[in-house]
Amino acid sequence: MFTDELAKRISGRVFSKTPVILQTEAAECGLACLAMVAGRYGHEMDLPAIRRRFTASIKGTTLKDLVQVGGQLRLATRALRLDLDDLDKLRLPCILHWRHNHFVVLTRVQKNRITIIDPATGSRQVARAEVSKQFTGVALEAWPTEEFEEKNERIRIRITDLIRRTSGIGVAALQVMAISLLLELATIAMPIGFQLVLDEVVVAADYDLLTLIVIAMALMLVLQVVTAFARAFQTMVIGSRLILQWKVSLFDQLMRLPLSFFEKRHVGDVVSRFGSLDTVQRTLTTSAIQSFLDGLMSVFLIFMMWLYGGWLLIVALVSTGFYTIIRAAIYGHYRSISEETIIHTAQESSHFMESVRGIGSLKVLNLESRRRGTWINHLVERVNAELRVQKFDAWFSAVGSLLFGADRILIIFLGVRAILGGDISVGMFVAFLAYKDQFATRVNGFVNTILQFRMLSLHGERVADIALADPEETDRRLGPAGAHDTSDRRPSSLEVRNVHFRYADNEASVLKGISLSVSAGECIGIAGPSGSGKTTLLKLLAGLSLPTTGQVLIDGVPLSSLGLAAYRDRVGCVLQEDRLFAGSIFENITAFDSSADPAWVEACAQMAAIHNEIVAMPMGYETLVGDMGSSLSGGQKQRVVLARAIYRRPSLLLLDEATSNLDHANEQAINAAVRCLPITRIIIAHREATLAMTDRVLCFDGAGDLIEQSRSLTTNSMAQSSAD
Ligand SMILES: Nc1ncnc2c1ncn2[C@@H]1O[C@H](COP(=O)(O)OP(=O)(O)OP(=O)(O)O)[C@@H](O)[C@H]1O
Repeated sequence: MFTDELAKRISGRVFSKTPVILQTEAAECGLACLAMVAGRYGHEMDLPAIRRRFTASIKGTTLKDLVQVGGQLRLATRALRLDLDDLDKLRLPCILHWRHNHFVVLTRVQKNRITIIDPATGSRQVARAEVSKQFTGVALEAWPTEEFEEKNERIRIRITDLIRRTSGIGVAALQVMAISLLLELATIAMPIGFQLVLDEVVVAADYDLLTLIVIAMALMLVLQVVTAFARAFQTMVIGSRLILQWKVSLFDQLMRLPLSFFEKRHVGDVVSRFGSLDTVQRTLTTSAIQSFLDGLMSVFLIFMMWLYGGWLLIVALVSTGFYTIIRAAIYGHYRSISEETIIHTAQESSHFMESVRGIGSLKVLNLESRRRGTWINHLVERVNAELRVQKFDAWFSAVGSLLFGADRILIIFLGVRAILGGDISVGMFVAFLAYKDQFATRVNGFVNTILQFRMLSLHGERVADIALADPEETDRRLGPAGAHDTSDRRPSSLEVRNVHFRYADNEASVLKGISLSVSAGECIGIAGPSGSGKTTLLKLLAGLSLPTTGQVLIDGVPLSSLGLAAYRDRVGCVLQEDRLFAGSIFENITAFDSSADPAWVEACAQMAAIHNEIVAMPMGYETLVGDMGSSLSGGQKQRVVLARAIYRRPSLLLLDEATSNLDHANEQAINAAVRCLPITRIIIAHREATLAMTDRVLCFDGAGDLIEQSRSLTTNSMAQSSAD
């Protein structure tokens, strides 16, 4: 019974293809492979859909995780170790472990080669010799269980929704439509002029009629030029309106996404997804209205062709119909090669950006040529992918020219015979040819735009990765009156209640039931071995990550009810790898506040022990700092970042190794200043001198637990370190 059911399902979809799903996040090749296998059996999903069910770790997915996710997708799985020669015995499609750090889907095994879908690059054939180098010998078969459901869970953003949400677009589109109709009128009238000249003027040698027709044609020409200009102008206006509104709202959404979204993605990919909006806008503004008119005009042109050429119309209709069918048949392939182009472009630009950002490390390690090699590989893949699309276009245009050229010759042959037979006049035939050419161009344009529109769904899916990702809960949901007035700068108390945290479903917990209570105005230190979870705890305290279970409370109010935006207004934070932004030191300390208070800026810089060094610089507080070409030393940057945190007049200050780059004297100065701040402070530090100035020290024990360290221990180790 079970096998019957299974067999039915498999045989029912025997001609279906494994969909190509390309990975977005650096470490989600395993999930993409599973989504492809599930898609092959009829459970269509994309990465956002599978991500909703299962968050992959930034470090990647193991075979065990894939078995577990497969189970959730109602796929039965079998992991096995095998030799290269046994690949043809596998149940396809199946997942292969590749290069020890990657997964691919095996879709076909031939004598000397196999076909795989690599979620990083797309479908390709790999020669046996290459397979023996890349395949680790581990494979995962997956097939539907009885509970497996065929369904479509793809999450995409609809272009119509985007348009509907854009204000002022309807009227502008109507204007373009009206102008375009005028333009069409002029275009349609021209061939009638030619026909009249040939049939009436030439035959009857009527000079007056000739003048009249030429004047009418000149007027039509003026109308054509003026309307074409007005339309181009109006299209520009619509385009800029669309792109401005869409980009602003997508940027707003991007800024609302949690830190984990960015940690898991390559920067080039995020940039490329943003760029997809440009393509959507271009297609909509340049082609949408025109193609609508093309469709409309085609019907009218069929009528005109019938009027002037009679049955010659059939030839024109057959060739255009044939062209449309071929175009529609190859759409699927065209879409997938276009998608590969986008992904390769994103990978190439990610690698490029990373190389520029890490130029110092590259130089010092003498890695330029190795890095160059990898970048060239990415570039070649990108160029090849673009070439594939261009070749396809070239082939298609050649087929189109052949088809329409052949039908023209046939029409001339049949048309001239019809003239000689006295069925139609020369003028009518010339007009017919003009309308037929217009018809071919219109239908071509219409079909192209329909395809471009369908391709928009590809860009819609890419934008959806940002637009439909779950944003942070930042709204201010104020609790009991007065409890969290954001202008209230009194020190806050903080409580962490039985917090567990893990970075992904398939990872072990980093924090295991941490509880911690910090009274208002207290200064506590957090210590522990590297990788024990100090930064992770600080991210939870700063609201950058949310606990898997448990609660963080500020002044007795859970962070979830206070809202992250209101909470962050009260927190000053120095992250381990905090950044300055392009601008002056003054602007960086004030975080680009336009109504900054210079005296308070100076006071903060003094507390952060950086004031004297700033005023000694030729441009003082106006000295420019930047992300790449920063003019500040590591320790100076750290102190400017600290001044920026204090400038906010926080009621809670969180410091993650904020003095790690400093010399003893500066560290002492900052410690003394921080010690005197009348606010609650939580300081992560390795150095004993910093820990010694806190009221108490909590230490991670390496097993995810936080234990209070006795003062004597700290002082002893301090004494020890001074003795050293
Ligand atoms: N974004 C992340 N995704 C997955 N795992 C992470 C992430 N960030 C940190 N980890 C892991 O969480 C654990 C704790 O890291 P954390 O940065 O909190 O340690 P730490 O105590 O601050 O170390 P250090 O003193 O070296 O800064 C480590 O095992 C680390 O590999």
